[in-house]
Amino acid sequence: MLVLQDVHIGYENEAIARCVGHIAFAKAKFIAIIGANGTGKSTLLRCMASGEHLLKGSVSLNGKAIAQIPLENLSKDIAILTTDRAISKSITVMQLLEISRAPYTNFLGRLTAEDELVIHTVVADFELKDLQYRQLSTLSDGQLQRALIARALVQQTDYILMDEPTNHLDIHHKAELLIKLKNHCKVHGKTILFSTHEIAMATSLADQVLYFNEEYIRFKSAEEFKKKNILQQLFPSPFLSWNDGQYTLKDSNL
Ligand SMILES: Nc1ncnc2c1ncn2[C@@H]1O[C@H](COP(=O)(O)OP(=O)(O)OP(=O)(O)O)[C@@H](O)[C@H]1O
Repeated sequence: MLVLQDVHIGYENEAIARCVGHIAFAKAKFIAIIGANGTGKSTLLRCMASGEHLLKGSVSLNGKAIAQIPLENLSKDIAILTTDRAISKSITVMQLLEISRAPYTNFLGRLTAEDELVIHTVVADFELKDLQYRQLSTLSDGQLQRALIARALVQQTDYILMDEPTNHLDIHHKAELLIKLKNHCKVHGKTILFSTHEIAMATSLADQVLYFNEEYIRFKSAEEFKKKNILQQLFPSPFLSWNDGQYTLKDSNL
């Protein structure tokens, strides 16, 4: 189980957000991370993936501090999709996915039948067949995003952390992606924690919500989160009113 315990995250000893007590992420859950710009969502995801930016408290996996787990073991437990796209674009989608099986292949990087099956299942599930032999440099922003998401999934980790996975996707692909990711959690027993500004879609699909409120990181079931209308507290705005995870625009400001 991945657990945050009295975590303070931040930079140069200055905390930007903290949690009180412990927050445990169970298996097979689809968990949205919600908060206003600059509240610490990306920082927390990086902290959960490596222990980076942890000022106090602990992030542990099955009782062991993340920072003490050797990288080659950790990469079989936790995968991360960041918003950083600084990767070599001269490889194909298939090569990207093959490299991402590195935690399981031998030092020659030779793929087994199982590695190939995992890759082909993700390619089929995430409709990458037509793109699999394209160079990353030739993909649109949205197509590249789908390839990077597939890269995180072929790592077959129990926990998959995704920083704004719906970035660059059109509305159809955003909905399709979130539904498929939720399905991936259910079918394969994985837990995905994803940050997003696609609040309506996220709160209607997520099982649980981790949210940032006035420098505190809190955790609730999606049902309770919506029932308590917490979005109104997170995004107080003269332009919006919130109800049951959905907003309406207040056009009286026009
Ligand atoms: N390398 C850094 N050094 C110092 N401060 C940083 C650094 N990276 C981010 N920050 C600050 O930490 C805070 C949290 O940033 P973070 O990127 O985690 O927010 P976020 O919730 O993901 O925001 P957004 O929704 O805008 O993507 C911000 O105030 C940001 O300016």
